[in-house]
Amino acid sequence: MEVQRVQEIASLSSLNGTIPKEYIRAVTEQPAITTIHGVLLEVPVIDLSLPDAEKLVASISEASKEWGIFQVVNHGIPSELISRLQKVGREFFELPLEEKETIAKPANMKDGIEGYGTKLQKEVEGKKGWVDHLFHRVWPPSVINYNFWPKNPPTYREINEEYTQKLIEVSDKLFGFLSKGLGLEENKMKEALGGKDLTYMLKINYYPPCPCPELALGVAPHTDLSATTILVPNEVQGLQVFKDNHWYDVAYIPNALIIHIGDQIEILSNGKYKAVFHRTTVNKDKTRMSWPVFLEPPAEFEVGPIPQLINQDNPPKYKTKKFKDYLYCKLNKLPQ
Ligand SMILES: O=C(O)CCC(=O)C(=O)O
Ligand SMILES: [Fe+2]
Repeated sequence: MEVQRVQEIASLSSLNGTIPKEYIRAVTEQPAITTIHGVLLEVPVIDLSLPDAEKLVASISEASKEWGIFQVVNHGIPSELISRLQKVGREFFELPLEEKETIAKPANMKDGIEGYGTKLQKEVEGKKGWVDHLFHRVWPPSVINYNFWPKNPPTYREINEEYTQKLIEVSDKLFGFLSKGLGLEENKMKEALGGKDLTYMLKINYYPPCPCPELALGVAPHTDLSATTILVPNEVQGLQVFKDNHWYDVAYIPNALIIHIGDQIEILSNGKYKAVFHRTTVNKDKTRMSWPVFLEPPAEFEVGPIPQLINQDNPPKYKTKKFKDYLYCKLNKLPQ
């Protein structure tokens, strides 16, 4: 069965200010009702160029315990590189549908999740998200399948490879700080996630304009399955975080990287660091896009609370099991 792309649905003149009913969320989820309007949530902003490493460790671990999300500035990725990354991503989504479909993700999830696609997880109560995406691994070289990378625009590959290298530098720094924040050696956390085999998976989210943004959602509420996610959005507001029982818009800071703590870091820190519960809203007139990179352990790698963090007073709160088993439960909405 052909999947209909949201980008296509959004362009139908027959919509006439409405959206198909499978995009209308339950009342308890509708942004109009569940968002605290007019308040921008100021999640912690961390200046990575500060020379005081101890301070960075303290502020990053504090943010990861309290919020599970923070933004980093002066991270070393040039803003012009971020602009080029965004330009080639946008150009891919602006190609004719038939061309995008040449790298569509396989119809059956067991054949992989890379490629151009529309639905990722089993949808709750048959509701759909107002978003299309492209998914492909960017690191390490042994797991890259260039068949799922756009051939057009022709500079897509080179720019994404350049961005990935810079992102690895930033992520290695962050892992060091996060590790020290738990009282562990600098390299401990990355090792507990697969070390040099840690996988970097890029997703580009494409949220077309939506005639009824107050009734729909882009990505439904979730925590990321990844260890951590490093994301740049475009300038259109849309990311929301759940705090004190309500949803808040996260303030957009140009060229900042948004860091999400995901499930795997929550697990290996035995719950000290919290995976952030988040979702996205869509816009009536503008296309929102975002570029999360999910940092994940290899499929066969076992993840569990780091042994040094476990003692009589701190029994393990999570199972130790293969990442692919965590993945299976998450995708099928089964208990971990
Ligand atoms: O678009 C965003 O800002 C967040 C997207 C997201 O949460 C996801 O793709 O997992
Ligand atoms: Fe997410």
